[in-house]
Amino acid sequence: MIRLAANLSMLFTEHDFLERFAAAADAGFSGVEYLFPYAYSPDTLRSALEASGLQQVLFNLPPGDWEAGERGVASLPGREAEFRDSVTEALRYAVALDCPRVHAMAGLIPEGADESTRQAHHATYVANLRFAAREAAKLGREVLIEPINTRDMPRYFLSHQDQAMAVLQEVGEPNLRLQFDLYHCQIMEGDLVRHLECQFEHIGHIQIAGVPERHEPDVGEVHYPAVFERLKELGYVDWVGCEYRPAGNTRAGLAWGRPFGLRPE
Ligand SMILES: O=C(O)C(=O)[C@H](O)CO
Ligand SMILES: [Mg+2]
Repeated sequence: MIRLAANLSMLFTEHDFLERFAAAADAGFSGVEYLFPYAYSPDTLRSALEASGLQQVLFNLPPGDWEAGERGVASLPGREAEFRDSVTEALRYAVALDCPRVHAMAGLIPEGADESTRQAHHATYVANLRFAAREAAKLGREVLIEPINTRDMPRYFLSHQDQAMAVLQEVGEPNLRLQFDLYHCQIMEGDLVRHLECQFEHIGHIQIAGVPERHEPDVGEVHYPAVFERLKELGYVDWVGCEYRPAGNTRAGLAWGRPFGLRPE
């Protein structure tokens, strides 16, 4: 059975953040994900989860200076100490919120980066992810990496599925897994079902959105019922994060999720 998690950084923005948990539960979601928990204490977030009966399924490591345009530090040479601290902080929240997985954003490569710069980013990325996975394993958690499309996030270091597969293999830690965002994969490569099939054993989390506008899954070029059917055949039992910007009111746009227990208004 597909289990749907509401991305509270994008959905239910009609409500203040802490009220989004109840709105998501009332709409039929059973889990939540969001970008970052760090603006709130673990106790505050745990109270919101307990009051709504929702499970925390994913969030991101501290990303560097997000407001300044940074998108993670995992591949950034010279920021290793900051990355290690971000792992410690993220795992502190993951344990407190009983969250099984955290996403380590790779970061951006400089404009006009040459091959030696890319190689330095790759080496830093592999070493940092190996550290993060080993720290997470001590606490029974997983670390995820996600290829992100370079139209939305120019110069993001991890952008294609084969690059992610090569990193997972090189790091070689079983709890370092793939965050498969179908929206990004459709934009960069397409061939979604075959990528799901080929990479299935490495997938720790899936995210969905309509393409190209990133609205509801039933708005755009991807026929998600076929994707969901293939996931069912493959025996996917982890979470599907609904990481999209509603075209209108969040609750009104949930009709696509009726087969999975969502309750549109
Ligand atoms: O951008 C995405 O799709 C993600 O899932 C990142 O975690 C947040 O930018
Ligand atoms: Mg995503």
